[in-house]
Amino acid sequence: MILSDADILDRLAEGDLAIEPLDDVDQQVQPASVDLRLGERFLEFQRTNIPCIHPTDAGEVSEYVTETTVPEGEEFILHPGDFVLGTTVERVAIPDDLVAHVEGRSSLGRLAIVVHATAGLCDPGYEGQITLELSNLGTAPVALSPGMRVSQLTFTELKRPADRPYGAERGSKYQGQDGPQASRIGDDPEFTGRGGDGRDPSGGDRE
Ligand SMILES: Nc1ccn([C@H]2C[C@H](O)[C@@H](COP(=O)(O)OP(=O)(O)OP(=O)(O)O)O2)c(=O)n1
Repeated sequence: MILSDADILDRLAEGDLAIEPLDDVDQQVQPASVDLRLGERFLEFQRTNIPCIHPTDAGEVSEYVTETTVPEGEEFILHPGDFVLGTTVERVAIPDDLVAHVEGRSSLGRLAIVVHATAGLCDPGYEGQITLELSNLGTAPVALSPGMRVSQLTFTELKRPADRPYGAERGSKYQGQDGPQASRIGDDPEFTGRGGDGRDPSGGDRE
């Protein structure tokens, strides 16, 4: 079941679902979603001197992305074909019995701006800002303004709460993220040889 505006407000009042700051409830809470605003920080991908991104080499991240801050009142121009990581202003906390979906807004979709390339799910238990995968699929540059409503979140109730929600206990790598975060795929257990809970399967990190 997808939560309606009344359900969302109830869950916010109960306190287990959090979206902060929610500065303009009337404007941001939509009939079955909550609009989220574009933050000031962006991660841009380098085009020069990068022969290839090795996603599994976590050490390389700072070599292929640079962070730019665009204060409210200024604009970030997203050119056709560009791909940058942005962030929501709001931090969210998703309770164990909900899953949230990151969606675009129709008004920006009509300008060919998309807010995620493939990752549209916020897990039960997730807490933090949301990293937006911003692209311009159109043919004209589009000016994005930090503070503008850029994305919307919908909430779906799970049949049963997650047994192992997203979070430190399962070694979730984006838990608590602040601002746009580059891929940490190199931290995946398949590449580090550590278990899904972040522990060394040999027991070498136990006290
Ligand atoms: N556009 C998005 C989508 C998700 N997330 C956050 C909320 C999710 O709960 C978390 C992890 O998302 P995924 O499970 O899709 O990502 P991974 O599988 O790569 O991460 P992990 O291995 O930590 O589960 O990232 C985000 O910030 N921005």
